[in-house]
Amino acid sequence: MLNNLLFITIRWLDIVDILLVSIIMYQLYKLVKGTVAIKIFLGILAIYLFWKIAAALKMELLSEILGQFIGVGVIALIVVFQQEIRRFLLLIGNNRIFSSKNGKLFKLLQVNKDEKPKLNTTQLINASRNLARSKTGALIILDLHSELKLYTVSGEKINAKISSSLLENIFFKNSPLHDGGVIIQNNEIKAARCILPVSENQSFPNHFGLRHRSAAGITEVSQAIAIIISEETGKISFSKQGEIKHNISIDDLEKNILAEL
Ligand SMILES: Nc1ncnc2c1ncn2[C@@H]1O[C@H](COP(=O)(O)OP(=O)(O)OP(=O)(O)O)[C@@H](O)[C@H]1O
Repeated sequence: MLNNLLFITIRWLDIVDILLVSIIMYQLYKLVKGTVAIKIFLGILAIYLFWKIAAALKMELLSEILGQFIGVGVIALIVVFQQEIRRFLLLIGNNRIFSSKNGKLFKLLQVNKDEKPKLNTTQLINASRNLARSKTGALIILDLHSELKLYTVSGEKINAKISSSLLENIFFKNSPLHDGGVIIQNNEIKAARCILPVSENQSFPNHFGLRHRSAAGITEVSQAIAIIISEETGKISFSKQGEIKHNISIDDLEKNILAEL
């Protein structure tokens, strides 16, 4: 056995292999960090490493049993990590060369991108300022990559140009549309009262309720960004990639939004 270990030759491709696996593992870890999935992830990782060690040491029976377990485990893995796999694939698809913001690939392939109407940030910022001042709870999702159709249909179709007064009206406490989130796409309020996925991130402070958690939930599973106005405190928060910047100024909100456009 010792002989076997001594005669292992390492090619430069092996080093690239190890490096790539480390990068993928780190990205996966970043995705599941702070969620319940991290415990399952570490458990599976431990079993996998144990299996590989058993196989390298030629412990036939143990590596056979663990191998069977890992084989079935792949299906269980896809089910358990459905959301994380989605986010991981989005992360890859969001690579600079593919991103429509950068547009290199589109130029290379001579694909004509449709000109989308520019987001009217002035109306959006005015609405956020007024909603915060009047402590009107609000959840606004900016679907910058047109990927939230599934969630848009869960609400009431609006299809109207963005305007500060319309947004304020929607979130007005007695309005029948004030519950849930508003989804904005291509400078249009697509729908209101949308039901969004709730984040399971356990690292959020306890005072974050469902409004904040569903903002984080939708930005976890998509490239959308979200604005949250707290009904309780009037504080403004911004969410991107499942993270929440809490209690930011209106100027910071504007900067954060502009950075995404
Ligand atoms: N799954 C969901 N998708 C979209 N909106 C939701 C969802 N669940 C709850 N909400 C919205 O969140 C509101 C409840 O907010 P809650 O008080 O629990 O959150 P919060 O984060 O503490 O916000 P606030 O500071 O405004 O109280 C509901 O009235 C509804 O409008």
